[in-house]
Amino acid sequence: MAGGLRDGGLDDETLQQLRSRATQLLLKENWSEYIAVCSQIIDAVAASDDRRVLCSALAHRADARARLGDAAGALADCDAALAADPAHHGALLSKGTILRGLGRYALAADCFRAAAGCGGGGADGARELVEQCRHLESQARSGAVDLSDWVLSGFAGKCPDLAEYVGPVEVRRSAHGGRGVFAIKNVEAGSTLMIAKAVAIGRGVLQDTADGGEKMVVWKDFVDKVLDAAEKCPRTAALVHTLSTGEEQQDQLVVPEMALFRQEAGDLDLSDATNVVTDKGAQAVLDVDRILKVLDVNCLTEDAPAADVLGNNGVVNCGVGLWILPSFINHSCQPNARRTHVGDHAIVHASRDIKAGEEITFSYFDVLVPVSKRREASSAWGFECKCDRCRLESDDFVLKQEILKSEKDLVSEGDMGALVVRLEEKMRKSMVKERRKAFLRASFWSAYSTLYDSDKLVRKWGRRVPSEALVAESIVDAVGGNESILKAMLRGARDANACSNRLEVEDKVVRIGRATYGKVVKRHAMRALFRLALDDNNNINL
Ligand SMILES: C[S@@+](CC[C@H](N)C(=O)[O-])C[C@H]1O[C@@H](n2cnc3c(N)ncnc32)[C@H](O)[C@@H]1O
Repeated sequence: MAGGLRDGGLDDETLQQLRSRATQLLLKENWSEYIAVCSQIIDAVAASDDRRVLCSALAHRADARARLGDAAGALADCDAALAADPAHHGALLSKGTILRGLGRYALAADCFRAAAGCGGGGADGARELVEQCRHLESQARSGAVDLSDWVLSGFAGKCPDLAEYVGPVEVRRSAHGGRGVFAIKNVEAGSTLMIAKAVAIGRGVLQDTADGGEKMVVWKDFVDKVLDAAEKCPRTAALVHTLSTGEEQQDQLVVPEMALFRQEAGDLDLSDATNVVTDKGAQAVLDVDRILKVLDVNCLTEDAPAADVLGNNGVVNCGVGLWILPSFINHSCQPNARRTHVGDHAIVHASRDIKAGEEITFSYFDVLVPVSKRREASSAWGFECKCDRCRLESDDFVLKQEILKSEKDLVSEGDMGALVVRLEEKMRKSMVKERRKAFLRASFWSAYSTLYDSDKLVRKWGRRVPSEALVAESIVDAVGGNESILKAMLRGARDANACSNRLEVEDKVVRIGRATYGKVVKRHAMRALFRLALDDNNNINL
């Protein structure tokens, strides 16, 4: 390079200036400017034979593009760097990281293995990354997640990295409306059905007094992130495209292939999916209006009745997100699934035993309330719930008068013990079967829990009311596990401990714990979750 001038026309001094500028932008995390400076370096040295500078600029631009969600552009940069130097350590690490983020664990492990093979200081780190990929790959196949250590550490540090998983489920046409998710084999309560990573999440710390304006800020941030993700990633755009806008005829909604939700190794052909955004027809459909409608129908909140958040330590109290496969799950007032949110992942598990062929359902709203309240809630969602429980409770000629009277008594807030005793006696005299009994107990759960909360009322009504543990168990069998019932079971079990078989009681509590949180923690860690659930005063939100 005569006189410091490189073949591509960039002299050493200019290159040095561009590098300093890039470092400043990197420190400021100004990724778009950083990409522009990397591009200047790449363009300038592309014509020269300075492979070293070219490859590191490509690898750096790949990292920045990946940070902005442009996985396709980032991978193209890595491939260009590796074409020039197949053993480029930085490009191998970048490519591995991007592939890991896309759920291509085996391919990512290959990159990290090659990076470890390059020797040098980072070999141990690269080998550790290979191990992480192996672990994630096996989790993506089995769905087996163990969060026990993290729970026992008090959720210290970053939340565990999880892989997406599609369990024994399939999207089919549903009697509830449009498409729904169905079990394709028998599933035990607590078993994981799917693990989905959010397309985007909007989160905010809102005071109880927060007005609509603050919530709008969180919502807007969320919408922007979804639009950005759909724009950057063709696969995401294609997946969002499968979701309902709420305006289609239910029978015209297309049932998507399950393969769409799986990120199998080896099928990384982004050009296929790119057609979704480059094809003019599809791009016109995937416009902002459409995405807003899709979000209205499909987004989920982390503080929903069907959800628990692990590890937020009460700090974030408003989280709204889009998780694609869970969006196909319909509502039922006798739901059989719940979700546990861990970072950006939603782990959906069976909240009671599910038979092969049964539809998987969440509760979209509180279902521990009488049928009239549930009707109001479902009509606010824009549908009429026709689940078995709603049908049985609305059409129950024998108990109709009793249900109406009990609903009035709930509102008047009289003696809840009297309500419970009357309802139980009526059910006993009418020889109501266990399942229907459990439905009604669930509908009037607020009366039962007010009664059990009051020592005075429990003493007053004594043996005329069933035990808290017995009622909790019957409700869980009918409408699945949830925190409110779990807390009752824990309290009931504590009272029952003195006179019952301790192990039997603990087994029942753990069973309800699994129905509530899933089998994501071992027994000893489950106890830590129980302590948090019971600790009403320390404000820790599970
Ligand atoms: C998140 S989507 C669920 C998937 C949707 N069925 C589909 O085909 O895309 C929510 C929408 O599904 C329909 N839905 C969910 N649960 C329902 C139920 N129990 N009865 C009738 N419609 C229901 C409603 O139209 C609701 O707005």
